[in-house]
Amino acid sequence: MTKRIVVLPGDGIGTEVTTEARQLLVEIAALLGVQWELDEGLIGGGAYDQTGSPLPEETVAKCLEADAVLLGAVGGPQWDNLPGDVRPEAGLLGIRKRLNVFANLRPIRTWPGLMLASPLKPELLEGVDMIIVRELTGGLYFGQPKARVEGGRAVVDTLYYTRGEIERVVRRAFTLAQARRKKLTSVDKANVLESSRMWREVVNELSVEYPDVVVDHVLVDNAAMQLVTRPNSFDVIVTENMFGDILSDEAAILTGSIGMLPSASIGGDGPGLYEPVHGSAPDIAGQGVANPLATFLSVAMMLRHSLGYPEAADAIEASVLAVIEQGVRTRDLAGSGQAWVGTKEMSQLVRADVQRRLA
Ligand SMILES: NC(=O)C1=CN([C@@H]2O[C@H](COP(=O)(O)OP(=O)(O)OC[C@H]3O[C@@H](n4cnc5c(N)ncnc54)[C@H](O)[C@@H]3O)[C@@H](O)[C@H]2O)C=CC1
Ligand SMILES: CC(C)CC(=O)C(=O)O
Ligand SMILES: [Mg+2]
Repeated sequence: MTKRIVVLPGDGIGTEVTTEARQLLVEIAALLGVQWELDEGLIGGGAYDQTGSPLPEETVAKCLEADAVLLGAVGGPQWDNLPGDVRPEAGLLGIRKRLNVFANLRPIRTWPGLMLASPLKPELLEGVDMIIVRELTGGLYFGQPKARVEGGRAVVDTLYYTRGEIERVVRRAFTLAQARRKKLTSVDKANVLESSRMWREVVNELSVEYPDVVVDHVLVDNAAMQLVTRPNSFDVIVTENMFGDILSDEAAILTGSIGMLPSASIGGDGPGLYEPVHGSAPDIAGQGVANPLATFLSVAMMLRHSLGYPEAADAIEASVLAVIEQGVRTRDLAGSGQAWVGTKEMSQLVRADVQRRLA
């Protein structure tokens, strides 16, 4: 059956990296001899400018009918003074909620050719291979009220979780750990937050059902330190929305650049949502220097989790590795004085390698 893929380019470098990823998808379909229907939708600041909403209903409807959604990134300084409910980021939170993709998988690995791109010592980075499972549709980013109160003299954000919301993402993390090295680190702030105390309770209760998985609990401040002092001690990390957001950007330095971090958001009855971990990078938007590999690796996750083509996913990952090992770098990955290529050239080199593998 024809697969339907909706691409949501968004703003800034989101449009640049998804243009390349779309080309990759077109070429892979031809190589596999399959027909995919590729459509696009508006989201973010551009959507707000055109329609008055950062998430038009037309976009939601397209996504709900798709097999998979690929998103670039949203946001930019020109929209920073908009009210919270129409900011570009509200569109992103909105599509995650409407697709009910509560489990955001963010794999973090080191790439042998890129160890020098990280400020950390290579011996520390040896064998880093972890996945952060971030709760994506609850917590502080969604809880109500979220408002200025007391005549503007005070402000409130709400960290709200139901037990069910915690259980479903923690179960995903346990299942994932079972399929990997059977180690689950739950990250919370149970020394001060009631929500974290419930989080910890749920993890402990569910651990009985997964006796082969070794569980430990780490407070988020300590976890932030351990991520860079002993990164290869982690297998699966499960944590709430905001902690996962922050820790995964921190983990980007293990891989060499945030331009190398893909993600898959799953769990709803509908399509999975695939996106690079990075944002719209207004500081480099329009210059043709964005690293497209996080988005290519997100396409690989899409092929594996939503489209059923694991061999094509393997090919993309192998091609990224091969091109890096040949010494090709985008600017974010290049050391000082090292030559680098732009978005399009990196894209072409990886796509050509994928062609060779799938031909
Ligand atoms: N998923 C999304 O749509 C996200 C959107 N944002 C939004 O993006 C805007 C910018 O946020 P920032 O905090 O600057 O985070 P950012 O991730 O956009 O950029 C942080 C730094 O990393 C660099 N960078 C990011 N992606 C890169 C890539 N593919 N290749 C090379 N360098 C890359 C940028 O140039 C910048 O120096 C804000 O409006 C923010 O709300 C931020 C994070 C995620
Ligand atoms: C709007 C933000 C929650 C986006 C972000 O930083 C992320 O999902 O990583
Ligand atoms: Mg983030």
